[in-house]
Amino acid sequence: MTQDEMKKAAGWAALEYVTKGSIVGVGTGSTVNHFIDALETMKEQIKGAVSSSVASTERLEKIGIPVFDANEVASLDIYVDGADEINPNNEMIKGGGAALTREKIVAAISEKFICIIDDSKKVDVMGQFPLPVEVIPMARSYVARELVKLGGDPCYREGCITDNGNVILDVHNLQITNAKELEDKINAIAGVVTVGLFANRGADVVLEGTANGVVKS
Ligand SMILES: O=C[C@H](O)[C@H](O)[C@H](O)COP(=O)(O)O
Repeated sequence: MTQDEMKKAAGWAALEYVTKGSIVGVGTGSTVNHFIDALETMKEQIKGAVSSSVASTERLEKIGIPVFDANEVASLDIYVDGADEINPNNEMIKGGGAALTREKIVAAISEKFICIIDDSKKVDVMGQFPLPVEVIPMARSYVARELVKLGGDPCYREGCITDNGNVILDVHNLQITNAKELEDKINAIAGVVTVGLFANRGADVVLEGTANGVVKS
């Protein structure tokens, strides 16, 4: 089974959590693209979606699923999204696709975070995947210096402008043993919009595509 087949299996398994008449929170990335394909089969039964990126919005609208502004909804039952790494506490690194800030907003207004992954994403300790940090452009150098003080090795993601007009620093060489504390510390640096650590708001359900089928935890 390929990684993409495992992503597809996880994406389709998330359909079980979609309730009739609801507005669904939709994440970003190659795994979520499979979920969007699956959601098409229910498009007459849902009101629509709140999306976490321009890319997902375009994909949803192309198949005829209405996309609502996050300001129009008070809360969502579920948010379905992928992850770059996830640890045994269901804390995640996200933002490999630069959508971390909008993802965090849609996750925050959702009751339940359904994380869909293939079997390469589970780790014991996060940090092998470089931690993305969205930064206001004028603060890039300052934030990079502060991240070095926290023990990381920040690298400017060349050519990447987020949907919010900001830049990304990818922080290498971290061993994230206290994800909640690190999330708070990085978010407190002036000029940081969001860090791609989802620890204070982790996943509620994990659907992992494996060679033996989808494992739920
Ligand atoms: O910014 C992107 C998101 O955080 C994605 O959810 C994450 O990068 C996982 O993406 P994929 O499903 O393509 O591995």
